[in-house]
Amino acid sequence: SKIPNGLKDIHTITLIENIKNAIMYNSSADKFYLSSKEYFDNDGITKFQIRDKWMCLLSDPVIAKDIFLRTDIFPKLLFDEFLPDSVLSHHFGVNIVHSNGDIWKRARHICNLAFKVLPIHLFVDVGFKLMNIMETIDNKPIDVVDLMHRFALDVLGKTVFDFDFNNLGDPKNIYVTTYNEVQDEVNNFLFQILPLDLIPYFKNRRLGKVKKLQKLFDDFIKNKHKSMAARNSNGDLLELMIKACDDPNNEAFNDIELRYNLAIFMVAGHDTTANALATIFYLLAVHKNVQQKAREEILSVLGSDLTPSTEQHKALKYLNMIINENLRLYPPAPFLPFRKLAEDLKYKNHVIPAGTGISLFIYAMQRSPKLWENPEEFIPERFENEKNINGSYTWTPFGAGSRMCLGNHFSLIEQRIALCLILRKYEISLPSNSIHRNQLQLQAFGTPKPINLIFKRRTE
Ligand code: HEM
Repeated sequence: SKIPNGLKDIHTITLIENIKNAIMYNSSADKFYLSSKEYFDNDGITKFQIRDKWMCLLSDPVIAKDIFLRTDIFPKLLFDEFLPDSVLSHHFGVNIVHSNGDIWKRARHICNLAFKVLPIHLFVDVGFKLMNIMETIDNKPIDVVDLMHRFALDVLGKTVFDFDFNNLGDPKNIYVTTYNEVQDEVNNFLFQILPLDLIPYFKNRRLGKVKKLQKLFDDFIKNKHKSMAARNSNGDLLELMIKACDDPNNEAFNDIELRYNLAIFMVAGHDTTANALATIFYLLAVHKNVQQKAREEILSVLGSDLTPSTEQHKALKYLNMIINENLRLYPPAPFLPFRKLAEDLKYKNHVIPAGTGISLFIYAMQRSPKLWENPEEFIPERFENEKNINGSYTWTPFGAGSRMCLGNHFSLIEQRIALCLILRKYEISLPSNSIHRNQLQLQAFGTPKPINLIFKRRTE
């Protein structure tokens, strides 16, 4: 459709480019950034069209701050409005990530309760299970992307739903295969930019997969109702969500809303952490000196303890710098969920009209040569300076403000536990024929292509 005047001078990523990115690179953040790097680096803004709607993608920390703090001007763009009757709207509906106003407040309030005290012993249990599996692999290259997804999904299931997906023990189980099939559809950007779902064959096939997963989630919720009626209380998130439904003073979450929230927690709560761990192991394999220094810190802080206590989490200073630097280079959520501009917005010499879709390209901002010295290099030491974390909205892997990621501590604790367990026991290296030997390759959005690494048992 016609370009509004205020958007005219903003670089356009054409439909053809978007289709090419989707088909050739699955819209992965690295290729997407490279294809328009000069515009992200210099102007901090690009635009493209999805169907007939204009979307702006920003990489400027000044506007980032406003997006995070002015939720009145930047409310979330809802799937029902943006892509009605799509796989996305059927699968995710309205949930804690994709909602505004009172609906969001209520969801956040309920979920906050569940995340206040984290069941660390469960993280550790699953961590030991991971170590048992690694014992059996010994010295053969193993894909850490797959392994970390299995680990993170089991952690999420146990802690958030009190359910054992057993993806570490049985990677081909029905939950995981059904979930992955839907995730492949969700990640297919081609179906967002083109109205391919109008073709009944595609639509039925894609929605069929979503329905199959929804049935599993519905059974999940039904079983939870049953076990709660039998007074087997565990205090997990799903239980808290259901209890809130029974409270006459609170507006109810019905079973459909519960299911939408389960769907978003599955992605938000495990794909992100799994990708973060996979890219960290890659970076440590490539930067052996950093790996050795991290290991020395772990051994000195933890002594003979295998996993960190609450105080020890903070004392792992160098490890935390590595974690932060990894989240800068490979933000697991490279694109912030879209907002819909509530009023006209002036940005530099542009006027973005109300109604435009707005997202922050976190990946581009965190690699901008204007904001970071040697942005492409892995330098954990840059996070010795705390200012890089909370000062100027240049580093926002978890977002910021009232909509900031609810699971950031959850994820950081999970990452530290896995790193402590593995670094103590194994020396990690990248095989010389790796496809990643010059540069880590992403596969879709923030997910890396399989990364085979060698874990060699250390002799202490
Ligand atoms: C490295 C791991 C993670 C990263 C990088 C990450 C990143 C993000 C980002 C960028 C947002 C969007 C903020 C916005 O739209 O303004 C978000 C929101 C959210 N994340 Fe995470 N996340 C991670 C792990 C987790 C985990 C482990 C959970 C749950 C177990 C979780 C639950 C959520 C929820 C519920 C929201 C929505 C918050 C709201 O709108 O109130 N995330 N996360």
